[in-house]
Amino acid sequence: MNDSKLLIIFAFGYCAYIVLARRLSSGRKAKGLPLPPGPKTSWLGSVQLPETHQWLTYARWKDTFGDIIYIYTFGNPVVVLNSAEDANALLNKRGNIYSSRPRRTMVPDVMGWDWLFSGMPYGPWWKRHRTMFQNHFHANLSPVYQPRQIQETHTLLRNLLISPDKFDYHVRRTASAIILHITYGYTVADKNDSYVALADAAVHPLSRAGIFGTYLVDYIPILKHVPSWMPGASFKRQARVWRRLAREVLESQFNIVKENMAKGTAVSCVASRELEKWIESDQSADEEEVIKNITAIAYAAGADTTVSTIGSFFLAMVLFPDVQKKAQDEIDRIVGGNRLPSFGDKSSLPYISRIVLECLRWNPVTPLGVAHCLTEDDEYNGYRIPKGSTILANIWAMFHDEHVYPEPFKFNPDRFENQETNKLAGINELPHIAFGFARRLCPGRWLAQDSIWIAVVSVLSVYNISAATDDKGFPIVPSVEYTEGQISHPNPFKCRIVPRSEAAAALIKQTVDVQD
Ligand code: HEM
Repeated sequence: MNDSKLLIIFAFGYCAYIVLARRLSSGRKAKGLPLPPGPKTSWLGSVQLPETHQWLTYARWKDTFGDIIYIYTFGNPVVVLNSAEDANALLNKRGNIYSSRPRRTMVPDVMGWDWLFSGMPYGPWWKRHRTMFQNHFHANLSPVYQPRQIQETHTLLRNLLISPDKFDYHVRRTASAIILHITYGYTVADKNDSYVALADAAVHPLSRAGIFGTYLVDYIPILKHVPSWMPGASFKRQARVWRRLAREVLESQFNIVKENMAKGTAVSCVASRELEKWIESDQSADEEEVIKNITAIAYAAGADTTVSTIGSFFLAMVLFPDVQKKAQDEIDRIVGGNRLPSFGDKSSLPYISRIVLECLRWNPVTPLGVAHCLTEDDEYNGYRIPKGSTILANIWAMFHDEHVYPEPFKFNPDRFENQETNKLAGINELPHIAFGFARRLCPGRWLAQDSIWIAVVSVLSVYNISAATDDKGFPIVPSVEYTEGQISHPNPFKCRIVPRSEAAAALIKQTVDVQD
């Protein structure tokens, strides 16, 4: 915690301290069973939490405290789960009491993202959002969205031909284009799209703020009332800008769809289909709000996550050329060199599907998942877990447990090859928990997996990916380092992306003729 933050605590002085002290004592008082072990709370009521990459510290704390860690900081009970077994036993099997979200201040109140249903507590309002969202993204609807996923992936292939060094940008454009077309019927420009720029500027700060412990105001909600000019209140000055962006993301495309519907020019999309039903119903303000919220969250929750996984794919291909070669051999055997792959090839390309799984495991997109909240006192393995605890599933630690995933840092798609043998040995479980748990399980996972699969197979069918080289021709081997935040990406790295042959380049160019 920096000095300015401390200054704020003292500025709010005695009154806040009394409240804290009271909550602090109630947090520590043991009623029967002990609390799980964890770091000591200081006299000020805080615990020195890591500023970045918390999942790595929590994984290291396993050696000291074990798989379940209890942290009590500024009146907030937090339980970190480091093992998949415990996460499954609590979050999945006791989903009736572990499916809410902790009350936060920074993201919903200060930054203005109160419309994200991913942050809403368990209850009827959240359920209404979730049900409507799922109606548009369940597994049976995948074939409806696949043509668009193919089309945007072909644009990715063409863009990589023009400026391979900007692969990161092209991947982002592709993921955004798929989601924005599905939700708003919006066609993203091949480059420099203004809405994508706006949405990214809005979503970027969200990832950092989404991690518990980043902003003091999450621990001490009263701090949201400090005047913006006060020293240490820079979070409020920044949030003023972020708030405006969050509103624009929520409103702008939605309003355009409404206008287009009035003119009769709207493209069929999630927003238009829901609005049509709404127009024919009693047109309640509530229902319109739900439609607006669920369409806007698709971008906020779905674009960056998909981008991160595809980023891991490019990194893995640079570092593990044998995997790339094996994948290309499989593609060549099934697809041949005369056409690009499509979803119809999926069942014949099991190694590609395993690459997608390994991308999700190797460096999970949300290393600490999305925080859950416990709504009743609970007991587990001889410990008491108090009602109101924030539950953090350390997905990164679960995927890097060498007893479960041998050689966890190695990118090895073959680990998933024989699930029967794996099951008997109790290893290499499929990494479904990358998408979270039980009632909060990611409802966009079908769309996400298809977007990633078609990107992986299409890129590998026509491109070779290798390390970039320096002035002297030596390879620049990227390190496996990831950004901090709720959604973690590979740190920017360079790589070389070249067509596998002239025929491959010709195939890529041909795709322009089949655009709609
Ligand atoms: C690789 C891609 C993705 C990953 C790894 C991922 C992961 C996750 C995780 C870990 C959660 C939290 C689950 C929990 O609380 O236990 C989540 C929630 C969510 N995801 Fe995804 N996601 C991805 C893509 C998508 C896409 C493409 C969409 C939209 C089309 C989406 C929409 C959502 C929504 C709306 C929630 C909130 C669910 C709720 O709170 O009820 N996600 N995702």
